[in-house]
Amino acid sequence: MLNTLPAPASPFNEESASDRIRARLRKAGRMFRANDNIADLIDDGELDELRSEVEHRMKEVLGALVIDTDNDHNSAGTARRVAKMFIDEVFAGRYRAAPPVTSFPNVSRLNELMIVGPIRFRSACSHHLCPIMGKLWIGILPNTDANLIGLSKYARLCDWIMSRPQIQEEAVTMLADELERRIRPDGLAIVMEADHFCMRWRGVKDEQPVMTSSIMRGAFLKDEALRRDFLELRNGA
Ligand SMILES: Nc1nc2c(ncn2[C@@H]2O[C@H](COP(=O)(O)OP(=O)(O)OP(=O)(O)O)[C@@H](O)[C@H]2O)c(=O)[nH]1
Repeated sequence: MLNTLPAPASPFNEESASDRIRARLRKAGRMFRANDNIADLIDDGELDELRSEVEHRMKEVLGALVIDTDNDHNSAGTARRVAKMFIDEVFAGRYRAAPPVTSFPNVSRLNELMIVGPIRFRSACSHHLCPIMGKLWIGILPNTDANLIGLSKYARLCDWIMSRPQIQEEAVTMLADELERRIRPDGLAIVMEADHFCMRWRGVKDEQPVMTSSIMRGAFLKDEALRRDFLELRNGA
């Protein structure tokens, strides 16, 4: 006799929130890769629905891992916790709009190198969803006619971009694009160093390697002395 298992009871037999959001994204011709922000196509109340949907699916994953979430006091609330962690914390940069960024005119027409850092960040790799922990430095050669942004906003924008499943090469480019769009500097440099837990906790299980990526744009590409100043001052930061 065939051992047919009943389909798990699902509260999502109707169109789910993720179905609706996906349909909207496709209609708008938008990508929804792991590191894309989709906040503008999520309607009011849908984040609550998404949280419940992820909880339900996560409970199924735990079931597939043969963990008895009904009788294990430690994992009984895990599906709900993981859903909240993904949507409201570690991947919040996908579901939340960009933080408000105050800008003000460059009244003193500053056009000397400024460096912000180290800014600590937390992310996760798109491949295994393992943590990535790192720090970065941003070098800016401001444009005398463009606006400046508040110092704390560099860290806030960085957190917004890093709180998504990422690969480091794309994360550093995304951050550079976002900063260029907002402050239109004459030059922008970023150095990012990160520790990838997919190489520590699992896989090769090597404690040592740190991945370093850098981006140099505008004046930092053309002016070797400026580039050197940034790299030297960063070491002292
Ligand atoms: N280029 C790049 N690679 C990354 C990053 N984060 C993780 N990786 C690597 O991406 C690879 C994941 O793809 P696969 O090689 O298919 O995965 P795997 O077979 O589980 O690999 P192992 O980690 O070697 O066990 C691993 O080599 C990771 O170390 C990143 O930010 N950039």
